Amino acid sequence: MTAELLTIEDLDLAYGSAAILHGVSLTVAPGETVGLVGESGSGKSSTVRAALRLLPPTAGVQGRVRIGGRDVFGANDAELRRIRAEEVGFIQQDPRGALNPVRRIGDSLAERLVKVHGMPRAEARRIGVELLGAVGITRPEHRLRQFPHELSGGMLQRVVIAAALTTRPRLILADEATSALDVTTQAEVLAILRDQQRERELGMLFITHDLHLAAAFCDRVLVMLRGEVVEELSGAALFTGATHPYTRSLLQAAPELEERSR
Ligand SMILES: Nc1ncnc2c1ncn2[C@@H]1O[C@H](COP(=O)(O)OP(=O)(O)OP(=O)(O)O)[C@@H](O)[C@H]1O
Repeated sequence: MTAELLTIEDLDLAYGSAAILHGVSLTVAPGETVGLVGESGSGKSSTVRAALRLLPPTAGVQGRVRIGGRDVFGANDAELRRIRAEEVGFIQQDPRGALNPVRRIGDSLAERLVKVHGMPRAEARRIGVELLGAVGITRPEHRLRQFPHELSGGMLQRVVIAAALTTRPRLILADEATSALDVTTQAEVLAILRDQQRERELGMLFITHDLHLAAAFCDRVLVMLRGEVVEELSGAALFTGATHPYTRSLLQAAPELEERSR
């Protein structure tokens, strides 16, 4: 019996004759943040989407994935819905794409609790208010009545994080979750994720193209090149311990911190 929250073993993905992933393996344990870095097109998003079985039917996938000890590829549709709803919070780059533009924030937040868990609406609303407060949103009762277009990008990404936490998942899959935010908002949103992680022992798989961020935020970092994991380093050793030529070239191309804050 494994304690890992996420285990991906020998994951292969192809679209027809185009091979996208080759033998990707990784694990995420409770309380751990694992980074996934690599240039655009290296297969980071595909790895996460394959693990959640969120790929189009044309995708040919092989390998094994367990989330919270449950077999994802062997699951039937009902089991798969339960795994996604109960075990995983999925946060993507674009918060506007993640929220229904014509629904109030409160309804989007309550949806999974009411629909999947059969929770009474008033109770779901109470949890919504509590979570919005936890992710640093002031006047949460007021925000619940607003629509996505009334909130800034940084606010909305906090709402998406709150939505990802509603069902108390143990695993967070974050795909460029803070990339669209300005530096200050990014730091605030990362601090919220870190707090929530400490409080709940969340495991996080954190996809980013930002190597400085990966080094600072992740316990371990996996480097992907053309659909393969080519190197694994601790976050602390990312900039000093890399031996693979590809990792070294990525690090050399990473903009300096002072350039980024300009
Ligand atoms: N539905 C699809 N059909 C065919 N090829 C696809 C499909 N989705 C993704 N790909 C290809 O898979 C490869 C990996 O893409 P993926 O989005 O996983 O990379 P990534 O590392 O996450 O890149 P980015 O940082 O740009 O998001 C790319 O070459 C992409 O063109």
